[in-house]
Amino acid sequence: MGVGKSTVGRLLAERLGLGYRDTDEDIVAAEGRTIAEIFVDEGESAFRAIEKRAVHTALAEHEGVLALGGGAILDADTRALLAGHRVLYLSLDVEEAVKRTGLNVARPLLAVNPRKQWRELMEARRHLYEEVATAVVPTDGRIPGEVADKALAVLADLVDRAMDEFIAHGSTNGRNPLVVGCGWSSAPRHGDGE
Ligand SMILES: Nc1ncnc2c1ncn2[C@@H]1O[C@H](COP(=O)(O)OP(=O)(O)OP(=O)(O)O)[C@@H](O)[C@H]1O
Ligand SMILES: O=C(O)C1=C[C@@H](O)[C@@H](O)[C@H](O)C1
Ligand SMILES: [Mg+2]
Repeated sequence: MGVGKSTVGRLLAERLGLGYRDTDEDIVAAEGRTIAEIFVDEGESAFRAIEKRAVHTALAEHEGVLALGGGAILDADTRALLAGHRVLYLSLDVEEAVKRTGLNVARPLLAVNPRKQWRELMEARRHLYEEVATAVVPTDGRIPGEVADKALAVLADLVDRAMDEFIAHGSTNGRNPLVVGCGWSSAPRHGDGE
């Protein structure tokens, strides 16, 4: 949470010439209320149900870069869906995360004791982020433009490796190595390219 998914996702989409979409923004637009209001009105589990629908819709509809909410990966069905996409995990150290998010009331899970909350959330979630990640991009000490540069390099490397695999084995395990629309969610869906 607060690692820069939305900030870097937008930059990355610009640099790739792709569309950008953000599931938190989709939720706010569809619900007509802020995420903090949804948490206060209905609680976290209701928010997670809304978020799950928003993420599944965006994954089905969107072809560019998709920024997810920080807790979207808590849902097992969502994690399974992400397996068909190129997913970048933007990592961050707790001290810098707290500086970035501060006491921002827009993030209800960090409203009280943000340092402790952020650390506990990360400890509980890190294995899930790692499970869905195609690659990790560390963001500590990098300004957003540098994170986007690093993400582009990581994506180029993924495409190179897929090409090598294709040349060596005539197969890329169902992924098309020439699709450049890489990002949080833009890999070809299962069945594409057939
Ligand atoms: N690399 C960076 N260096 C410094 N500040 C950053 C960096 N990336 C993002 N920020 C700042 O940190 C804050 C959080 O960024 P952002 O909203 O993009 O995070 P997020 O991962 O989308 O958060 P959430 O999980 O709540 O959606 C913003 O104020 C943003 O300007
Ligand atoms: O990490 C989280 O659980 C969250 C992150 C944000 O993107 C929002 O989806 C919401 O504040 C919850
Ligand atoms: Mg965001």
